[in-house]
Amino acid sequence: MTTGCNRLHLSVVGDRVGWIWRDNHRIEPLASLCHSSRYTGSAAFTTFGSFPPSDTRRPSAFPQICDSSLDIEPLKSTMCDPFFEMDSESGADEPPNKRPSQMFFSLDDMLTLDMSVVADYPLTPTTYQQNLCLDATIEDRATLSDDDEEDEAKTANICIHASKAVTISQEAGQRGPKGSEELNFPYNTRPITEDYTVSEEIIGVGESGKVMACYDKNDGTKYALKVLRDGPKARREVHLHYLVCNHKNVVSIMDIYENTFGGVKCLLVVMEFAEGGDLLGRFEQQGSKPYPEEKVSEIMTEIGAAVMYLHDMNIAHRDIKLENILCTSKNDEECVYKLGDFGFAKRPERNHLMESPCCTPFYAPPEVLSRERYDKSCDMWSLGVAIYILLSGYPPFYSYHGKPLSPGMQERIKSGLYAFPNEDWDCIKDTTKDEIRHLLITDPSNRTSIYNFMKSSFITGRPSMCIPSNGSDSGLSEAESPLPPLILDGSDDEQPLSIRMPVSRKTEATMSARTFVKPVTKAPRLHSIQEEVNWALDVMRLGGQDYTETFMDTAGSSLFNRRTAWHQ
Ligand SMILES: Nc1ncnc2c1ncn2[C@@H]1O[C@H](COP(=O)(O)OP(=O)(O)OP(=O)(O)O)[C@@H](O)[C@H]1O
Repeated sequence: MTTGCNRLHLSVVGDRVGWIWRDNHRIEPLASLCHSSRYTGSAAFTTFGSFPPSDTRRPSAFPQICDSSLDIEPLKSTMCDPFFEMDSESGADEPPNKRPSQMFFSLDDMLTLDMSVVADYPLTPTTYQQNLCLDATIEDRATLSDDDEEDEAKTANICIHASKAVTISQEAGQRGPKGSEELNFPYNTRPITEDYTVSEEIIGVGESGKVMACYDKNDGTKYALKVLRDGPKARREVHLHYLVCNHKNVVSIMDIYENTFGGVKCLLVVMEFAEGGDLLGRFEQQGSKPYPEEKVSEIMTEIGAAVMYLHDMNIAHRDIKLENILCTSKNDEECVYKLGDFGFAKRPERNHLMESPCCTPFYAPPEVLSRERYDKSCDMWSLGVAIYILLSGYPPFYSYHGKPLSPGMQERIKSGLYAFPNEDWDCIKDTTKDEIRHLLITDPSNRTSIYNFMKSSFITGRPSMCIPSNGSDSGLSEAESPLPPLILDGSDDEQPLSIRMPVSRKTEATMSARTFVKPVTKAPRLHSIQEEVNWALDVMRLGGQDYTETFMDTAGSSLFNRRTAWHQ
């Protein structure tokens, strides 16, 4: 069934060789494997093609269209290169069973895969996902003593993924627009309505429009549909999302379409539908009451895994916030948390820092506000803010007047001035607060990395739940609970204090929070020429419905009231 692979190159997107998934789902760079001589074993390369849901030939699983094995013992450090070339003259019937012939650095190149290996496969997919996956069972010889030799070798499964950035559309020859050769992903050019019924149901609202429900015409499965006006920014979003969407904590992309409505070219991204909605919605639904540490730790273990995957691929998400964490189920037990919305994601060139302002103000790190150049560590700051919010119900930095971003708030962010007020934080473990402190370090070079974060006790130690002590005996030092200094640095914050809790949809909707750091131009109205998606597109791009402003203070939040009283 297998066709021999003549040449396979396994490479990475970014500056790592690949990603090793162990059974505990931690990811380690391949370099660790390479430098270790403990591992021996065999591996099988498989290449995959993706079948759009509408493809009637779609098998239940990805076809294995190329299979060959190799010894990987011992992978010497000299081989620890982002490219992993293997010559395998023969197919599965006669596995090459030899070491990779060579590995070499070529950071700028992308995965090269001789597509002839799939040409004869009977179920050749019409849209290649072109991921390359190395599945291997590794024997850990180092753990075996002489006496143990008879014992079964300890094994670990690894899977190294690499993505090939190519555009192969179902209609052959479709390419991205000029100048965007790098921003590639497979897409269909036939009307989406051939495969999906686009519904009027609005799943969510974001800066770039509305996310609608759509249904697979074959089996009725519900998906989320995001429509983007085609352009370099949209292509970058889809490209980067596509590169990482196979991770279990990243929202999956099912299909991508390039359709034109009324002369406006759009990218339509069909994503898995996260039934539980976004985390902010869930958090607000239960009154923005703080989550137990244990639960926050669980959520962050999953989202941290996604961020580590991204950072391993040298991709910064740059917009981590509760709204962009999606929940696959309404049931906490079954829920998987997934990172979505790659609208601000960026893959900086190696050793280059990013400059463009991004992020949502509450989550924006000092270096972004200062318009300094920054790197992936901006995601760590945002994770710190998200953890703080989930544990307390309010953000560490906010304008005292309910503005999305005030001079005072900006100053507090830049100086890293925030507090862990006793009344809300007395039952939170010191180690958890320490982890937040490590994430909210103003100097990005000193801020904790995703790798250290994933090793922290907050993630590995599963902090236990504790019973609030009514604030009378906080057990915290004075330094733990100061009022945040009020920096009266502008008319904005010189007014008498009255807080509006900013963790509200209001910021996303009418206050256009992002405009303070990133001016947003609304896309002009799109006119669909297809009846079925006409209404959907209308409301999607322009906001066909008014928002209801929800202020925390008018919502009768007890937390808000406590915080207001505390400040006053
Ligand atoms: N796959 C999905 N399943 C369920 N809900 C989703 C899905 N994708 C998005 N949503 C909902 O739609 C909202 C907006 O989606 P998304 O963040 O992708 O749009 P956006 O316009 O880029 O938003 P932002 O304002 O954050 O830039 C999300 O906050 C979420 O509530």
